[in-house]
Amino acid sequence: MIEVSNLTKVYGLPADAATALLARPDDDPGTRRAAVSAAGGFLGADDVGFRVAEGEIFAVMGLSGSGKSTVLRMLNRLVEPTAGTIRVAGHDVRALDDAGLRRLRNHSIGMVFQHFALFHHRSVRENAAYGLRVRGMPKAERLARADEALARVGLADRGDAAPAQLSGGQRQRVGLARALATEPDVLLMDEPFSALDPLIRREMQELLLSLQAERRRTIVFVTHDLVEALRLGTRIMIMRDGRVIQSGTGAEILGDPADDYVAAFVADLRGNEAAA
Ligand SMILES: Nc1ncnc2c1ncn2[C@@H]1O[C@H](COP(=O)(O)OP(=O)(O)OP(=O)(O)O)[C@@H](O)[C@H]1O
Repeated sequence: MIEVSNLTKVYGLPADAATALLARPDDDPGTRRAAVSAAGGFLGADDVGFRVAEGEIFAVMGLSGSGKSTVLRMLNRLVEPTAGTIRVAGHDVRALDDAGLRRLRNHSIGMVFQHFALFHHRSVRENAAYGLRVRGMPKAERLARADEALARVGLADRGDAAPAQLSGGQRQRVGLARALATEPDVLLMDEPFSALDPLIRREMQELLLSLQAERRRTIVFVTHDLVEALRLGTRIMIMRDGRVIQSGTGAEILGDPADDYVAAFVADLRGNEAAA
């Protein structure tokens, strides 16, 4: 469903200058990073590649600043890639013109963020229907679809409420309902539960897994928390300094960490388990 190769993002430099810096084949990653910085840019993602099969939850994990959001946002070109190829649901994403890109975002790729921008003057139902409205679906139909999506996330009776009347966890449910209502091929989730209290966060993780059990969606899920990545991810990709350090199942990562960086996450996790 998703196929990415050599995906690279240089922030802060004109495209031709960035491309010239990337075209030096003998540079190792450290040299490339330093050369981009010396030129006044920043290498946000460097030569990233991965594949996500239909129905998988692919967790992208790493410390703050490791390039997770950059990679996620290049998948629908909210961040414009500097180099590399991206295929999502059969589309060559980098080749799309503006109209094609709009269609991709409105029909094939849904997104859920950490801080979801709900419209405060509109009801929860209208908020959940927003993606369908953008698509031009008639009002009665989109509100009915929004109600179905709200029921799936446990907010069947809150459609008439205003967002301000909901808790933080319920607001994230509305964000999820909005993404689900459009029935996208791919769901991109950028730390969607990170701002929530631990118990609510756990509830949301369980909700996501139960929605997956009902109907499998293809999800790319960004998190800085290895526990969350292990709980949700069919496979996990670990990033550092814009690069992929390790990809594999949870068992592979726990059993054979690729380097000290990954080993430190695993040791931290084991330490927390021992303390609990
Ligand atoms: N528009 C931008 N211009 C310049 N640098 C940027 C821009 N956006 C991100 N960066 C830098 O690129 C690096 C990767 O950022 P990114 O947001 O992808 O990391 P992340 O792993 O998602 O981190 P976080 O968990 O904090 O969101 C960071 O060092 C960030 O400062």
